[in-house]
Amino acid sequence: MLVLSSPSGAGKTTLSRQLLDNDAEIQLSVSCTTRAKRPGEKDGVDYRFVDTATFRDMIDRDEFLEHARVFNHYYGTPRAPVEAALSQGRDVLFDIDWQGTQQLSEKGREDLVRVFILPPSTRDLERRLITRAQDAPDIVAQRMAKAADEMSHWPEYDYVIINRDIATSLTQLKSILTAERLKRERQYGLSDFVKALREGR
Ligand SMILES: Nc1nc2c(ncn2[C@@H]2O[C@H](COP(=O)(O)OP(=O)(O)O)[C@@H](O)[C@H]2O)c(=O)[nH]1
Ligand SMILES: Nc1ncnc2c1ncn2[C@@H]1O[C@H](COP(=O)(O)OP(=O)(O)O)[C@@H](O)[C@H]1O
Repeated sequence: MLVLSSPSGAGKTTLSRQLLDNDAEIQLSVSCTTRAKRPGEKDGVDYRFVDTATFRDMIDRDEFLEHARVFNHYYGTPRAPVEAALSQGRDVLFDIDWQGTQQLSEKGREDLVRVFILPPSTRDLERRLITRAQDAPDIVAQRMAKAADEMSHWPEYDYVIINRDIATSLTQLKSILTAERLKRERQYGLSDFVKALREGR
């Protein structure tokens, strides 16, 4: 379970998309949200866009692995697709905020790897939110106002990437994933493999 969090506009959606294009072993956990769809976003691909009543029903039916209120909207990770992917041995990428990350951490999943993305500067963050050109000025201002709060959560993460250049950040993210996959405890069947080697097979 690879978690990416950042203040809005630091680049986690861009990085997620590039990682998913580059790595066939990892799939995105598509969140549900009550926020409005942005131009270019596709229902079921970027998010599942649902109304508040539907979201509340899903909470009542315990259909979320975690959920939180962010920028006055609900966001949540549907449980079933994540459990299905993990049981097939696939990796899952989560683009969720610090509240969701804390909820996953509290569940004590030892296969959780948390990465925090920082912008190079506050000016860059604002410029990125403006040039993304998908949010009205008041929404950009609201996201900038929350950025300092969001960024205070960096010590709760295992890795931090300062997203200056997107290609460098992608290389760094891929390196994290590669190193985590090579951890002894994540390499299933290693004892049998070494046993066979020691027996000269
Ligand atoms: N806890 C939680 N946070 C989510 C989920 N999906 C998205 N988020 C977070 O909600 C925040 C707002 O996301 P979004 O509206 O797409 O705006 P953006 O970050 O500016 O692209 C971001 O911090 C996301 O990481 C989720 O399922 N659970
Ligand atoms: N390293 C970078 N350098 C310059 N612009 C970037 C970089 N990373 C992302 N961006 C741009 O910044 C904007 C916000 O990125 P996005 O991935 O939507 O952020 P987030 O998902 O964290 O809100 C987008 O227009 C994206 O193309």
